[in-house]
Amino acid sequence: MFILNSKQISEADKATISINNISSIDLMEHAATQCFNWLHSRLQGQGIKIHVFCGIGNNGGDGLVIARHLYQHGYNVSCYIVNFSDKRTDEFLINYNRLKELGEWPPIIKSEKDFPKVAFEDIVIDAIFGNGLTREPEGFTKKLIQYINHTRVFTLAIDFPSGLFSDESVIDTGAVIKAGHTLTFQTPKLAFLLPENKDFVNTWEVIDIGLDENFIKNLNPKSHYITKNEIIPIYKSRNKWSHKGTYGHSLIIGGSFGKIGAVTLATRAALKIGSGLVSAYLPKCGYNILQISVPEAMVEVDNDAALEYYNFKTKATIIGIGPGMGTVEKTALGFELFIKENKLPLVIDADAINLLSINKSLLKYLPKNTVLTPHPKELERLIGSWKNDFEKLEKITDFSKDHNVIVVLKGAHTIIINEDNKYINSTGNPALATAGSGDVLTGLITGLIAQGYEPINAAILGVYLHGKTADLALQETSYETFTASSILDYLSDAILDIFKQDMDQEKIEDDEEVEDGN
Ligand SMILES: NC(=O)C1=CN([C@@H]2O[C@H](COP(=O)(O)OP(=O)(O)OC[C@H]3O[C@@H](n4cnc5c(N)ncnc54)[C@H](OP(=O)(O)O)[C@@H]3O)[C@@H](O)[C@H]2O)[C@@H](O)CC1
Ligand SMILES: [K+]
Repeated sequence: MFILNSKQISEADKATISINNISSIDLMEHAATQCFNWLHSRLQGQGIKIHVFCGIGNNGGDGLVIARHLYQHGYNVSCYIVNFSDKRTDEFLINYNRLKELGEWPPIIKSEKDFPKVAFEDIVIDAIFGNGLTREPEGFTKKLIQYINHTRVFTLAIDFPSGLFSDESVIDTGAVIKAGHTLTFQTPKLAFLLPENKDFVNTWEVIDIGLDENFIKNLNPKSHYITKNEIIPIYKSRNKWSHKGTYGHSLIIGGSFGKIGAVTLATRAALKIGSGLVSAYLPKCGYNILQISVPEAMVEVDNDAALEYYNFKTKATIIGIGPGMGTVEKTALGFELFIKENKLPLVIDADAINLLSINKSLLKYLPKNTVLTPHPKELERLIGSWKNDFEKLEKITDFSKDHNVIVVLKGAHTIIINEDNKYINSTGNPALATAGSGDVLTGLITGLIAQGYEPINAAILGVYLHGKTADLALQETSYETFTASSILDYLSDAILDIFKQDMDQEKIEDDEEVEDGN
């Protein structure tokens, strides 16, 4: 799914109106009616108090449509106009009149004294600002946002939590609605997926309002939200005549005394994702552990307790390096020589990233499309600190371009950056915040590259499957008891799930309701 920025959304909006011969007012009616249906199907006519706060632009227009449907369905609704400007749009005015024709005259909010009483148990619909936000809310509008937030009432944001920009950081964090849920139009917004906005964006879902898909595709958006639809075309099915050599040979390098588990997990993951052969290269102290834990793998050993010589004989297709290897001096010196001589594709994780951060002159030796999988702290050591999440993304993009590498930034929504392209993962949950989870990811990506996946596709698919295991597991296990080994236990289910068709019954029902006008 594409992620559009604010300018692209406006362009797609205009293009849809002219190409598809649909009027702007009908587009609004269709979009906002879907929001009403969403609420109606959940409330089923309950008498709960609903406050609809409408701005004077088209986001406010959506709010007026929702308010009208709520009135017509007998809900206990109050609608207000947040009059932060006199530049009312045509669509706003038409829907304002349609509401008045029903005999409902929304009061105008011009200052703090006009704020209505809102109780914790009510519902607020936030239609104050949407995609047209050009600056941070100020004055009484900001006060109103703070007032709504202060009540801790459930707030349903239309398109955006008001005050949130789609593609730049919020500076005044006191001027943004803290939405309980957001119904956003056509595409997810990048801002929703960044940790800095966690207080404003809770759950969200995309409402398809029928913007012209061909036009959107031709905009060539660089940001992608990775769901099953994006994974299906990446997945490579197996050929009947294939053999283990067809699926490559992964070599996992890592481990040190006390951290043999990390390299063991990565080795198991490379095997489990389907690498034809898997070898591990680790300090001698880990030999028995690895052979017993992963009997399918071959093992070569280095010095006693830490890597030093990197003198393996394995002829691998791909090397995954870093898990548990430590950063002691002899490991670092050997790593330097290894990187300078290596010609094989690489996946670099954990301490191997830290060693690159200590000695950045090694970056120029990395083969093109090397995959680096840092968590935020490792990333900071590598590229320096950032002021906000958007700057962080820019810095990773520059780093990716400068060194021809793919960066997998691990987080609640793991982001894969390949030059200007960003792929943001949709799967996963806090069950994955557990020791060894990153080591497994390294093994998965390595094992996929071994099988012939392009490194970027291996990163996208590996991250998606890794997250999916935790999503599937939560149907029968708790967050707490899910461990890195559980990722591998559920890997099979995650792969099989790619081919399961999701019947999005709710969406079908919603669409039917729109058509019926119920
Ligand atoms: N995309 C689509 O296809 C569809 C879109 N639809 C809906 O349209 C929404 C976009 O509508 P929109 O462009 O009218 O913008 P919106 O956010 O309502 O407000 C803009 C107004 O706010 C003003 N303003 C801005 N910042 C301000 C500030 N800090 N403080 C004070 N004023 C400020 C700004 O003034 P200006 O910056 O020009 O001075 C302008 O007057 C979109 O989110 C969706 O809900 C749907 O109907 C279906 C189809
Ligand atoms: K809004």
